[in-house]
Amino acid sequence: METQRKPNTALFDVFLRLRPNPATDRERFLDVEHLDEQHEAPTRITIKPPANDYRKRSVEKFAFTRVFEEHVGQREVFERTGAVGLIEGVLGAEGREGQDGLLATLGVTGSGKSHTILGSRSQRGITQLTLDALFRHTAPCLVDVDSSLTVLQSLRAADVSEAQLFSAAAFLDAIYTDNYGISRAATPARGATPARGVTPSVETSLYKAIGGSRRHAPRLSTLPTDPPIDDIDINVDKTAEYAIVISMYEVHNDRIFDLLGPSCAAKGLGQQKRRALLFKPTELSPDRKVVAGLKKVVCSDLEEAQLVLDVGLQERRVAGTGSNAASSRSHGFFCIEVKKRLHSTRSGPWTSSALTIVDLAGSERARIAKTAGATLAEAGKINESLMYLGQCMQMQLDHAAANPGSTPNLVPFRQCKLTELLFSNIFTTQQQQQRGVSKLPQKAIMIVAADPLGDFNSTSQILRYSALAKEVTQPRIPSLTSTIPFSTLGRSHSRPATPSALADELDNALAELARVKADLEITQMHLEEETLRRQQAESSWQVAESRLEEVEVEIREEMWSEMEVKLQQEQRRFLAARDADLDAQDSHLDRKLEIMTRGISVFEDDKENVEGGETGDEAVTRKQRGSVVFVRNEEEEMRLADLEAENAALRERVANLEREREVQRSPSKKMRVLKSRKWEGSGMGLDEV
Ligand SMILES: Nc1ncnc2c1ncn2[C@@H]1O[C@H](COP(=O)(O)OP(=O)(O)OP(=O)(O)O)[C@@H](O)[C@H]1O
Repeated sequence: METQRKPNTALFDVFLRLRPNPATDRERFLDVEHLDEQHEAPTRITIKPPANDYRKRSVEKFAFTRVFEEHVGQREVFERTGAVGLIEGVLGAEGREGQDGLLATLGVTGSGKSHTILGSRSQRGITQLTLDALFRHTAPCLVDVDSSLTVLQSLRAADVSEAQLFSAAAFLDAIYTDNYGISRAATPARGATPARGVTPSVETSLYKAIGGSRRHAPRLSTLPTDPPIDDIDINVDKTAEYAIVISMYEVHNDRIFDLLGPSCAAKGLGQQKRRALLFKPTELSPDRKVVAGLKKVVCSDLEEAQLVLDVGLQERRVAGTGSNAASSRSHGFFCIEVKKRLHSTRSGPWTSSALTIVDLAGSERARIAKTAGATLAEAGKINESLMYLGQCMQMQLDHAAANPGSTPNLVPFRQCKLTELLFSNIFTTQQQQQRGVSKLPQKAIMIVAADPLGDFNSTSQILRYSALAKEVTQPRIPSLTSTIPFSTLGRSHSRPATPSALADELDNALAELARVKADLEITQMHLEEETLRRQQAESSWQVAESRLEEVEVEIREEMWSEMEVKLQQEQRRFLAARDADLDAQDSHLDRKLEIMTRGISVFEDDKENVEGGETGDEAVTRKQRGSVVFVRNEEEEMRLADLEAENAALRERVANLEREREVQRSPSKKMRVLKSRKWEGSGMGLDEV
């Protein structure tokens, strides 16, 4: 059994609303679990595949914040989903700014989304109930834009979305009186006289000038008032004054179109001529994306707001399909902006927070919806954007389960306009909020609509990605053969081979394929996230490694220079010792030589003098006059020979030492050099003796 619990730290509270279906010929596949008879609010449902399901799919259980069964009415849904809290959050507590809010419906086509959000001819939807609650409780604090142009201008100046702001009186006048002669005063819904004493002609002309007038359909004469909500209390900041501004747009084929702007239909232009708007940061809103260039209408009461809403809804794409006579072909966004400023500082700045109510188009299967041409292409885009929405919701829920309280990095909300509009500001604001730049939006409300007698495949697919928790009683491993229509395998089987049975099989196979594709894309997202983490880890590893190398080089260099210093010191010590040794030897030698030179007188030319005429006696006499008398006898001859030998040995040694100390010259060396020269050629005559 696979169980996946998702905690309540998700961005959404997810409610399931079941629509009543009077059909008696269909099998019910969805049951609500009533665990306890006294338990007022069921939260779990079980879906069982149809009895003829050849794939033998398992029974699945899903948990939601709350399940609203078929009998639950509009008011209970409004109250129990927490819409009241959302409104109070947008209004802001006393002395504080409001917080943005989002309420959206999701489901397959015909499951009751539009009914929940916009109601019917007799029943109001969440949008009308919200407007009622807002105007009912803020009435004493609302600014009067009809009597003061200054207020309207200050609201225009405070708007960051490059919007064109009009008063509702001017807007409605331009819409309904142009060419058709239906005056505001004559409209039963508005009473016999204009609501305000101020003629909005300038503003009306302004709206007409931008091509705003457009309506063929007469304005609503009666508006539903059920269910009443006058007993519901809403906290309002009594110290503030408010302005309520309405804007509407739709996302059609992944492009954004203003629903309160000029109507192409009225001008005889094709829908494709409509100018798409951009979702972007503006000069006054550089940190936040906004739908730029919308027409916005400042409403003074509920009636005006409902008429404006009706104008927008008439412009919204709706088409009859096999599943729904009035099927929404676009995702509708209804924005109720609450502008607030301190009552005492009337010229002070306006703060703004928005409650966005979204009626998503339903996912549909072409065969059931019997769509073709442009409607089929629209369905393709709708299904694609819902698949991306499913991915985002699933990833966000998974992330919230794994990392409570943190912002997911990789929710793929930029894949289409719908998810970008729904998520980009939530995630941007979360990141800005972590930096203290911005305030967090409120927890959003998602109402999943389902028809328990509707299409099992598409409903189960939506439940799978929107539920807060799911439980599968048996793991279901779709086999290849189970996803391929039997007919293509050429098997003989007991199934009737009627075209409708084959088409059913084909549909099932396609639904399974779509599910597997969605699973695959989610896995790819996870893979990308993991790859990114791995790359980050690898790059930090590389940084650490190169730092390590640098440190190693630094340490090596430091040790090397220390070693060099020590080596030089050792060298110097060694050389000094050697010099001292040599000096000692030199001085010993010098002393020896000195003694020897002092003790010996050399007669160099006795023979020559005798031969030159001096007699031997004269020579002896001359030598006797010298300090030393050199008498050559045998003993002396021997001693002289010894000395000569010793002298030769000493000279050789001196020459060796001289060579060794060639580089380092010291006084003693100089002396040795001089001496060796002296010995070799100074005329001391030892060589010749
Ligand atoms: N809770 C309900 N009570 C009574 N009728 C309902 C309820 N929910 C839906 N319906 C009816 O079911 C039909 C289809 O509902 P709706 O148009 O709201 O579906 P949807 O989900 O908006 O479809 P699509 O996505 O095609 O626009 C409508 O006729 C609507 O009045």
